[in-house]
Amino acid sequence: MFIESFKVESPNVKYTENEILSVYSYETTELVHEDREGTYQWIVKPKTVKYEFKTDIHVPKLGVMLVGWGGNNGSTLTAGVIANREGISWATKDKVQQANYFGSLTQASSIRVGSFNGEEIYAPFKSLLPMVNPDDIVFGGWDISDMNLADAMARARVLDIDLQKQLRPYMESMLPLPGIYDPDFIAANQGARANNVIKGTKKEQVQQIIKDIREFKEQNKVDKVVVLWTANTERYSNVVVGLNDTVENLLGSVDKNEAEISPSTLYAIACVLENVPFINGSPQNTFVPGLIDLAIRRNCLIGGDDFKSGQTKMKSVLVDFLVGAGIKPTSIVSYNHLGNNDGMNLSAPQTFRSKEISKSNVVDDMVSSNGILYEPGEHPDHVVVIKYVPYVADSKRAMDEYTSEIFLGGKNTIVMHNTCEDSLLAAPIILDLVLLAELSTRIQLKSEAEGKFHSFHPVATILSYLSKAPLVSLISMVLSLSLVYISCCYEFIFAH
Ligand SMILES: NC(=O)c1ccc[n+]([C@@H]2O[C@H](COP(=O)([O-])OP(=O)(O)OC[C@H]3O[C@@H](n4cnc5c(N)ncnc54)[C@H](O)[C@@H]3O)[C@@H](O)[C@H]2O)c1
Ligand SMILES: O=P([O-])([O-])O[C@@H]1[C@@H](O)[C@H](O)[C@@H](O)[C@H](O)[C@@H]1O
Repeated sequence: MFIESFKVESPNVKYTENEILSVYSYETTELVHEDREGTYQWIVKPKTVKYEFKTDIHVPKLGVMLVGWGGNNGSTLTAGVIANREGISWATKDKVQQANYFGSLTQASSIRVGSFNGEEIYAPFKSLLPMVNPDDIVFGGWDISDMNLADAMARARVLDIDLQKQLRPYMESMLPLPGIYDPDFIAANQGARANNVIKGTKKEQVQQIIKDIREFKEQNKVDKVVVLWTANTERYSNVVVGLNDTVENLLGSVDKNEAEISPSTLYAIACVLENVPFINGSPQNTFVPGLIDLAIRRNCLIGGDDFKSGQTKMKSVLVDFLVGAGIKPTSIVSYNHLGNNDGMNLSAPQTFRSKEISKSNVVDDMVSSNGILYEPGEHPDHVVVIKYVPYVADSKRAMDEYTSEIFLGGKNTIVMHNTCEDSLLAAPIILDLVLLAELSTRIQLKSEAEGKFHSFHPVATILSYLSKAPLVSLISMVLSLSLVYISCCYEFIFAH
């Protein structure tokens, strides 16, 4: 049975006028490597850590500023939220389609909340904690192309025409702010659309972005802003001692107008200086060491990298299953072709390399988790191929072959063809990223060993599930904490 909402009655949960207060005993382990009767042994000891959480229940009016707003993802997400908010339906060749949020974890997934009279009971994921309603989000952002969002939606060729016609009045007045453009970081073929750019030095560009954020917040009367990069994939920035390895060197490099500081890092600097969460939906190394340190110093949420939307989501699920089942993937050939502007940008070697890294490294943790299947340093042959084929537009065609070793020298080969409508898969993920980022900034926690409440670590590992190349902090505990928190709320309801 499915229920729409529930209230928790538990000695570990207290609702006040402003907060949900909860206590959670996190059952974990600690390991020691000690001499036992003359031989060193790994000793695993159970460990219970008691946490207290405080969640501010006041849901803000949220502004979402997208870098690359006029792109396929940005225009599709904006269109989708308007279609849901307005309850738009439209004719397709198959049926009358209603707007929905399929593909969004927060809006379209459910959780088991227990059983009633022997029947399993489920509730919406979004009923776990007070979250922003997507209908209330105000969108804005930047694009190096000045095209309004209605025309950008048409350019993207993602949505049905009858839907586009109904959305056009809502979107044609939406104009992206000029963006920071540096042709050295994206494919040369993007130059043709770069007619909406911020002039000046890198420092002046950062200052303009900060000004844009402040004006957007004021003009739209939003309480909070989250910025998300869904602009083109950039080439990696060189990480150089003295250039971007520390906060001082990074900010000094901006002052000196150093060419190697990328547009995405400039947007991120502006956001962190303005204490606005910044999420990177692309694979480039926006978060150079100096930027990460700046975010930590200012306790400003940063997260990413590279939305995990279709082919790679399937890859991570399948390889995790195979390795978990004791089957040894030995060859992964991951090919796709697509015909959207992202694909055109990725046709350049330097931007493709950024994507190749994120699409390849997604299985590294799974492989290193099983020392029975893999020797230290051993990993599957892994090839990533992306080809630009304009005709298929946003309808990416992914073809994967997974070859694995099985019992007694046997081999197993799985071949998959996966038509990934890139933007229709990515847009709900973008929504989840901004909603979860906003939610996590309303959560304070402290362990029994800590004297005062604090926020999650600025490097938002809670967003890892939605990213190909999760940005994690050295304090890997954050990830377990984030997962703990979700299970904690879940736990209050059912295990106490
Ligand atoms: N399934 C997916 O679509 C998916 C999954 C993972 C990652 N991504 C990444 O998301 C990003 C966007 O994908 P898309 O399909 O919307 O691409 P797109 O090319 O349609 O949109 C990118 C937009 O960013 C703009 N832009 C480029 N550089 C900019 C800058 N410096 N400042 C402001 N605007 C800038 C472009 O003009 C364009 O409108 C790409 O980096 C892609 O690799 C997409
Ligand atoms: O579907 P997925 O692998 O998660 O991610 C996609 C890639 O397969 C595709 O090649 C690329 O163009 C998109 O930007 C996106 O990264």
